[in-house]
Amino acid sequence: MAVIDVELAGRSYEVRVARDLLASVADQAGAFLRKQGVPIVADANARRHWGAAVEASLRASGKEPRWYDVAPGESSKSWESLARLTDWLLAEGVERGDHVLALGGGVVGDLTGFACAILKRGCGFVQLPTTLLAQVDSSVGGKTAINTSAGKNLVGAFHQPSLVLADLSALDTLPDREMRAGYAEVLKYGVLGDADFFAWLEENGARVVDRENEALEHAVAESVLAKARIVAEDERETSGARALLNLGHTFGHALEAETGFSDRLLHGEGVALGMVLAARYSARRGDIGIEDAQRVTRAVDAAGLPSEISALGLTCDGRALADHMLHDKKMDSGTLPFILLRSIGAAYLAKDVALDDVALFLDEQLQAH
Ligand SMILES: NC(=O)c1ccc[n+]([C@@H]2O[C@H](COP(=O)([O-])OP(=O)(O)OC[C@H]3O[C@@H](n4cnc5c(N)ncnc54)[C@H](O)[C@@H]3O)[C@@H](O)[C@H]2O)c1
Ligand SMILES: O=C(O)C(=O)C[C@@H](O)[C@H](O)[C@H](O)COP(=O)(O)O
Ligand SMILES: [Zn+2]
Repeated sequence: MAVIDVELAGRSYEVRVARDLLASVADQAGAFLRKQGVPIVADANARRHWGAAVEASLRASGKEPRWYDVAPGESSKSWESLARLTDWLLAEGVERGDHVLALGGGVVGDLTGFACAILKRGCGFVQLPTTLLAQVDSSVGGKTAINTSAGKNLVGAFHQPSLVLADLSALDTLPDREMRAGYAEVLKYGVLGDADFFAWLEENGARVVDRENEALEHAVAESVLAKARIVAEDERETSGARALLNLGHTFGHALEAETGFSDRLLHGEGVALGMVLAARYSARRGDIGIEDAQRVTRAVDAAGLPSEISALGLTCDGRALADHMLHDKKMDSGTLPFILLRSIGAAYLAKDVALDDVALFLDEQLQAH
């Protein structure tokens, strides 16, 4: 088992990465389960596949699972879902000192984390991530949020979990498309900060997406380690270090908004396209050579992820995409910093990017090929 510490003053926690963690959840998370009833907020698909293992472990240790199902999909990160969930947690009598289990992908993790951030001004939660994306990214670092009609993750809180159990066996049942979407965030760690990891992924990415255990464990542990380091340095995204984790997201979130936060474009697919766009825009500015941008594109293509926005069938222009970016949380006094590349493995925050120029660049990209 790989164990990665997320070191935060007074709120440090472990991320455990191994197979079969859900089947021993009562032992793994026992220290946080102080009552007989255990509230579990579950993605309906994750529960269908893995609920029995969680249930058996809890019952064997004398606990009574109390299940709350969340409908799969991004639309569950909404005010309505949040209201229903908090009402349920209150009806269950969850107290500040209790812990809620979040079983599922980033949607359930972000929604449950936010509900726990505001329930009675804050109760505990344990992340049980069941998608690759949630294991390498969303379950770690304490960003929690819902979407609003204005855009992605616009209402939320920083609220750290007490423990993360990344059970690699859970990925056995994950659809291939979701596996590839999660891989985009893995690739992100290489592109933004670790050229050696990127090169390793160029060689071994197919083994990760194919769920070969050794490669998968290495990729998940390396990703979590990279994220844990950055979160420990800049928990609340104030110094600029954590903003680098947003590589590809300014473009990606705009594409997600334009496609209606739907199955048309998964978050990870938006990030993959966004990374390609960030690399191409960096090349256009002369920050990196075109060969580096092509290398990023090839790595995205090789994983079966989308790399051309012209293939999305969008009917909007570049200006409409740039307008979505006006809601980006990095917006500062009318300026939007962009995460661009100095090289593969060295992202930086560019504060001199004009959105008008980004709109023109996006027009070119929408028409390319
Ligand atoms: N908080 C953060 O730091 C952070 C980081 C990255 C992404 N996110 C957010 O995470 C969300 C995306 O998360 P996601 O990609 O995990 O999507 P998701 O939660 O929608 O899950 C993807 C799909 O997989 C299904 N599923 C989950 N586990 C399964 C399993 N083991 N077997 C079979 N099916 C399973 C779900 O039902 C769903 O259909 C987005 O809302 C994104 O904004 C947050
Ligand atoms: O943890 C972070 O910091 C990230 O930026 C991780 C991203 O992968 C994630 O999608 C995050 O939710 C985006 O953050 P946001 O602040 O742009 O909503
Ligand atoms: Zn993301």
